[in-house]
Amino acid sequence: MSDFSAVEASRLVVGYTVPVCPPVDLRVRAGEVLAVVGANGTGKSTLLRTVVGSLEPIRGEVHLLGAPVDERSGAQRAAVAQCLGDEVFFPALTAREHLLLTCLGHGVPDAADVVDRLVDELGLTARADALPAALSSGQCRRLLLAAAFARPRSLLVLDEPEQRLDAGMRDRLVGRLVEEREAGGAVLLATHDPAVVAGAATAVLVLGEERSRLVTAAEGAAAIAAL
Ligand SMILES: Nc1ncnc2c1ncn2[C@@H]1O[C@H](COP(=O)(O)OP(=O)(O)OP(=O)(O)O)[C@@H](O)[C@H]1O
Repeated sequence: MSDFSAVEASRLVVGYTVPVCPPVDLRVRAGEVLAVVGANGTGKSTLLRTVVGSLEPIRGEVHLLGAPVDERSGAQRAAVAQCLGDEVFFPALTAREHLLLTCLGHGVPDAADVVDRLVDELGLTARADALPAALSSGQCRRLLLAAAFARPRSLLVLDEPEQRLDAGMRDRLVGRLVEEREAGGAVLLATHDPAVVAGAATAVLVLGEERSRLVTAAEGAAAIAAL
């Protein structure tokens, strides 16, 4: 296991020229799932984008696995799997081909078997040979999650992974996140789903307009319900 936290930042200020939320302290270690919760517009997506290096912080610095964040770094791209909602598809590649491409890009052995298992687990078997334009929004979300799970990773960053998933698939997602942390993976996610928080989170960062606070999973689930 690495000596470094997967994610570390202190007094981090994020936003677009002006801050969108109060400064946050972040630490996610191997085996932990940190859920970020808060009302619409409190800055959850902005925070995640800053953590992975897509946005510059207004103040402070993010370290991923012991190194300053740099989305162009090969080491970071090898270690960080993300699903932030801004992904694009190749229009002429099927769902299965997207997953195979992901596996090949990350040197996954036995890619065809890995893809078969994920297609089955994510309930995509009947649509595995469909092009992206012929997938429903929930099936697209399943495909993006499958791509994140298809490749090796030390850190998984997910923005509202429950979006557009049906109840059964949300349950499976929670199970997957628990497996991830039990296997020593680190997860940082934003969510509006109390079941994701209660079922998978090891800690919760509640973003508010005045301050952010770190609470337990049970308190975080209750905080979502009270929004
Ligand atoms: N590209 C942008 N430029 C300027 N302001 C932005 C930009 N993107 C988002 N914002 C603003 O930043 C604030 C935080 O947005 P963000 O998307 O991070 O919130 P969120 O907590 O993820 O919201 P939600 O729960 O609705 O997904 C909002 O007021 C939003 O309008």
